[in-house]
Amino acid sequence: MNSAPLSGLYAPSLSLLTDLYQLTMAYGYWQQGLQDREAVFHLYFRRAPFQGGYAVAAGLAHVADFLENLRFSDDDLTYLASLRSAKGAPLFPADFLAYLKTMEFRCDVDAMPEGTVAFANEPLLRVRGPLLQAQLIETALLTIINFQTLIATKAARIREAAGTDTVLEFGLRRAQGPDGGLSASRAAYLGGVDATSNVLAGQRFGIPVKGTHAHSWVMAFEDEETAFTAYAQAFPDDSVFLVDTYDTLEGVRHAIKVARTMRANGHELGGIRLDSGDLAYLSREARELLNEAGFPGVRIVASNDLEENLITSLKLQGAKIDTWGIGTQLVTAYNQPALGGVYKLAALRKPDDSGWDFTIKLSEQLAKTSTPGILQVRRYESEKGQPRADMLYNTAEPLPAQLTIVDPLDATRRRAVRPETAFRELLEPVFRQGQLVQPLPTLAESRTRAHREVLALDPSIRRFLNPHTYPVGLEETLHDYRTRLIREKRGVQGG
Ligand SMILES: Nc1ncnc2c1ncn2[C@@H]1O[C@H](COP(=O)(O)OP(=O)(O)OP(=O)(O)O)[C@@H](O)[C@H]1O
Ligand SMILES: O=P(O)(O)OC[C@H]1O[C@H](OP(=O)(O)OP(=O)(O)O)[C@H](O)[C@@H]1O
Ligand SMILES: O=C(O)c1cccnc1
Repeated sequence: MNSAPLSGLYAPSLSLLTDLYQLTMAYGYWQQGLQDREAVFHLYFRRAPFQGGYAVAAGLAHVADFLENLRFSDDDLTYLASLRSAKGAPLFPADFLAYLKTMEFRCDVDAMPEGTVAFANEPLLRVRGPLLQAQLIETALLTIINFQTLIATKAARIREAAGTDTVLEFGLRRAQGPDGGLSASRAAYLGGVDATSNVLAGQRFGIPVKGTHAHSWVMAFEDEETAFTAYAQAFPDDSVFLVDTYDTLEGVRHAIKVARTMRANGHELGGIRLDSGDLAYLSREARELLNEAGFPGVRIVASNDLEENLITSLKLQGAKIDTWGIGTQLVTAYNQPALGGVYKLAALRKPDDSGWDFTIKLSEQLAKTSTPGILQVRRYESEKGQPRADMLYNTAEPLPAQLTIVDPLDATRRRAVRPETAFRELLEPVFRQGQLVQPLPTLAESRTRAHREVLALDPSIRRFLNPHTYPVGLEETLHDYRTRLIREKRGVQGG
């Protein structure tokens, strides 16, 4: 039991992919007869990762997969039946487990399609349905969306730095285990890399697979030239030689020598790879050697702990690098290893079914106080499709004719919306009554969306250093309601 097959990842019976407290709360709700009280939760993050100005939403396809397969198998229930309370009694009584056995997922889910650009405090996803179920799925939703959104965002930043150069993801060996590697490869592709070295990700998700060869290949032959010749024999039209095993520029000369033989036999060397040393200097020198030898088409691949800031710096230094191989920094999101996405209750149907109670989580910090309602995110865009401002509003209440967006952190900052401004509603129906409404976009389509949406952002929001804060606010009546609720909950009479 300690080595579940990898093929089970994202496949049936991940229903126990949760924290124990979700199940203990589920039992408690059931015992109190609250299991079917209609509830609304929102999933959002409070700060964009990497001190950046935006995030790229990712992971919804795996969330959908998880929810479609959410049912407790006999094995799951046997395990739950084996859990014991402090006094040794069963933690979960048999009649509750019998309830779980027949339970079918019935929630509505609305979400930003994968590849949508998202900002702090905007619901990426909204769940509406029976309290027990909407609560139970919290942990799985967060673990899937937090990680994939984080990695897709990192990839978008690397894409930004690389411009139109090719970017390859090489991270599997340094990833947070097999699933970390697999979902990172998917999210990195969604966020903008061109291919992965991860063959399982290629098979599972249809991502193009690419690669060069390791130092060990060179070390396995008596000399570098022999090693390159042997590789070219195996892959006459798909060779990229790693040239830095002994002396990088000597390595380039050996590559050129073998490339000449290849050309004489009707083949062209694809590229060389630099993996150490001063990549700006070495790439310029290598480019010159290759060009002088008549190989301007041989590409220069660079790897070695690269990330967006290094790529930017290398470009400023005049590096002649065509392809960036990125591993550790991308798949582990090295400089920010977690996205702090949260899942908060925002509405509960009144016990007599006469309407909604909107709920709020208070915090010492206003920024951490949640927003009540059944929220939608409306993105206002310029005529050219450039995002201008986002407005959160409560779909359970009528919208006033004149809309005003209020900054929740500084209510003096508000802007009136001109009625003719074009907008999109970002949360789209994904599940209704537990059923997928329509097939989700393919990974390739989500990747295209991510590319389009990131490029549509103003460069001031995309920049790495002190990016401009994109305006996200609350519709005025929602803001006023939230303020009243905060006062009420603090025991201060509003006025
Ligand atoms: N011109 C450059 N400007 C800034 N950083 C660079 C430049 N060239 C390389 N780097 C980066 O510097 C870091 C250290 O590279 P370097 O090759 O000197 O050390 P290393 O990785 O320990 O080398 P080796 O692989 O030979 O052990 C890497 O992240 C590399 O990408
Ligand atoms: O630096 P990263 O961004 O994580 O990219 C992946 C790294 O993995 C490989 O090194 P490794 O030493 O594992 O094997 P090698 O012999 O193929 O270089 C490769 O050469 C890269 O340097
Ligand atoms: O194909 C490559 O060059 C490669 C693959 C994985 C890790 N580093 C490099």
